[in-house]
Amino acid sequence: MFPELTKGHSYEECKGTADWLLAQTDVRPTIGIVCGSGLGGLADMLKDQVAFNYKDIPNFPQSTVHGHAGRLVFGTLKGRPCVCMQGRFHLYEGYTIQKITFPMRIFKLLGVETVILTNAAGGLNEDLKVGDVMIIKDHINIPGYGGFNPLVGPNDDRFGLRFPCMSDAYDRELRQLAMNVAQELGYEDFMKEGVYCVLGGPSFETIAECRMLFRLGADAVGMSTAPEVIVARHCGMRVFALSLITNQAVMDYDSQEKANHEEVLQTGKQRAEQLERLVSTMVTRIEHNNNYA
Ligand SMILES: O=P(O)(O)O[C@@H]1C[C@H](O)[C@@H](CO)O1
Ligand SMILES: Nc1nc2[nH]cnc2c(=O)[nH]1
Repeated sequence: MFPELTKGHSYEECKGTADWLLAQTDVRPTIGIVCGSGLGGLADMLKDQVAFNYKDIPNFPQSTVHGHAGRLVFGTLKGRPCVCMQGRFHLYEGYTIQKITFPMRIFKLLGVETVILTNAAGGLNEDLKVGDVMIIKDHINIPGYGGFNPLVGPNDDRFGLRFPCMSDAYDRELRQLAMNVAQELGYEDFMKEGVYCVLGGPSFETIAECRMLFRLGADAVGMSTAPEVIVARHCGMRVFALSLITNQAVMDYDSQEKANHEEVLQTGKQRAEQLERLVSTMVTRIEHNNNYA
């Protein structure tokens, strides 16, 4: 049944990839991190690294986007065992939505309990400035309205329920932890919270689209994260996600601004150090949990 929808990412294939990785390293990660565009420096924080190029990992897709190195890095962060995706996959690269979210199931089978996702996003809400960090409290999954949901196809109960709840997708305690850590580090001026909206990309939005998305309740717009969150929650991992606001979405027909990937990467560089400190401090304070769902 639906062979195309499970090809390359069935339970057995996910298990094969996870077991292959576990055989290559002694690190047993409980925290998984996904680096967004220009935010790959987060992986460099890991100590005693064991790193794999995606092309060498069985069943793994390849990164094709500038600013996504394409490495899976195991190591410890302030003593906590972690695994970090230095580069993620996007729908616009031509992969199926099941393929772009495959690494979340690998995380689960590696023993990951908590996933921290980062992304670059355009600010729709004028309260968000370039360089702000938006803790994601909820998402709007626009491709999902057209049937692009990573859980489409046969449900494998070994991963999770056929109809998983998403109203608690973004863990409240982890959001509070992020705010507390940000306050301690003196980052409160650029820490915000809001709703992330995912589109398929790769074109940036038109002015009319930006205006519509803001009216729908989105604070920031991007091209990733929500599908990964759906799969991570489906298999019972806790989720924390943040957007670095790398550009302000163009909402005004008189504006001369034009969204572009270079600006996205540049803003990532400017905030890299603070984001690394925020995430690494959070990691030291995340408690173990068993299959919290
Ligand atoms: O992987 P993320 O969501 O951080 O990447 C964003 C969306 C596009 O891939 C790219 C546009 O500049 O950045
Ligand atoms: N869709 C979208 N993705 C982004 N990633 C970084 N900035 C943007 C943006 O303005 N729109």
